[in-house]
Amino acid sequence: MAKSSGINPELLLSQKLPEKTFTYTERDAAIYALGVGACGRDAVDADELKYVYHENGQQFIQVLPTFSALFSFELEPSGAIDLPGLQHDPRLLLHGQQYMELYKPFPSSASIRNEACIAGLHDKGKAAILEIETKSYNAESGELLCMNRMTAFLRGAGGFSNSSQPFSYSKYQTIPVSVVKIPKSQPFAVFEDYTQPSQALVYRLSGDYNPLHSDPMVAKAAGFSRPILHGLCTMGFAVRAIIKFICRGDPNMVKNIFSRFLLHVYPGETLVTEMWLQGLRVIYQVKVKERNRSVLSGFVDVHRLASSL
Ligand SMILES: CCCCCCCCCCCCC/C=C/C(=O)SCCNC(=O)CCNC(=O)[C@H](O)C(C)(C)COP(=O)(O)OP(=O)(O)OC[C@H]1O[C@@H](n2cnc3c(N)ncnc32)[C@H](O)[C@@H]1OP(=O)(O)O
Repeated sequence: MAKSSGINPELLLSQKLPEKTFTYTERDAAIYALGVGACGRDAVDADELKYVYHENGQQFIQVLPTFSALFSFELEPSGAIDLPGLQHDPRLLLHGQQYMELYKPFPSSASIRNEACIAGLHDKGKAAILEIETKSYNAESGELLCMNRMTAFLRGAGGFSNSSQPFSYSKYQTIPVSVVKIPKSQPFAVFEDYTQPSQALVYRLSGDYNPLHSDPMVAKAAGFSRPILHGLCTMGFAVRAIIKFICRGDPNMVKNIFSRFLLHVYPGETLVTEMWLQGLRVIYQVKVKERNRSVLSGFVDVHRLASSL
């Protein structure tokens, strides 16, 4: 017998997500970089100033690879997921994981065409997990720039399976829903960085306007004492640290990124990113110093290792 949940898997999985074309400018790329803490400790840091300023003009600034995680939000800037067959309480929605493949460096400005689809749906009993995959093309050249797979963790929306076997659908098998094993050895590098109390208010200007990150009442209804930081903002801090320490400042060395959000972060907390090298894979973990808790773990695959490592 069907359990009492608002998810109708057949109806939901039959949905086609609309194609979307949009444009970003150098200003968007720079505001994003500031939102994930670039130059936050040192306004003239040579590794990071290039994301916000170039002496020959803004068209020469570089774009962080994590910028492209925002492309999916062009589908719905409120971060709400309103689809037939997906009845859930939007206040209980959390970002669970993000996986991205980067095929080309991003221009400082571009027109992007997004093709998105529902890539997964899983019944975890107390929660439902929905995966949305977005392929982003340069609208002018037609080149595929990147793929983003976003996992939404819908608390309270599980229990929709019809049989004793929990419902689990995955369109692609390339990345399982899993945690990364953190090595027991000393990390190769550790970087401590500070988020500002206003970090989420700045980050949201990049296009992720979910009020969970700005509205105290919405945050309370979701079970938090105050607005929390966007998971993608924490991820941006972590990958920025990896680019600095492992890629020696070259953002184009990043190939794939996987992040699993383990616990919420409050703006103003200190993020400690630990990095381990395993061949061309960097395993990483982010801890909040004040609470000594792991909030994020994952990996970053790089194209090659910097010769100075
Ligand atoms: C029309 C299309 C629109 C598209 C629009 C795109 C917009 C995209 C919106 C998505 C963003 C939503 C808005 C929110 C944004 C945020 O940034 S929220 C902040 C960042 N996220 C967090 O802070 C979450 C931190 N994590 C946690 O709090 C916890 O890990 C959890 C998610 C609440 C889970 O904890 P818990 O309930 O204790 O789970 P478990 O009992 O450990 O596990 C149960 C099963 O679920 C699997 N699982 C656990 N955690 C995750 C995870 N993070 N991601 C994916 N799956 C997870 C776990 O493996 C268990 O499964 P089984 O092993 O099979 O039992």
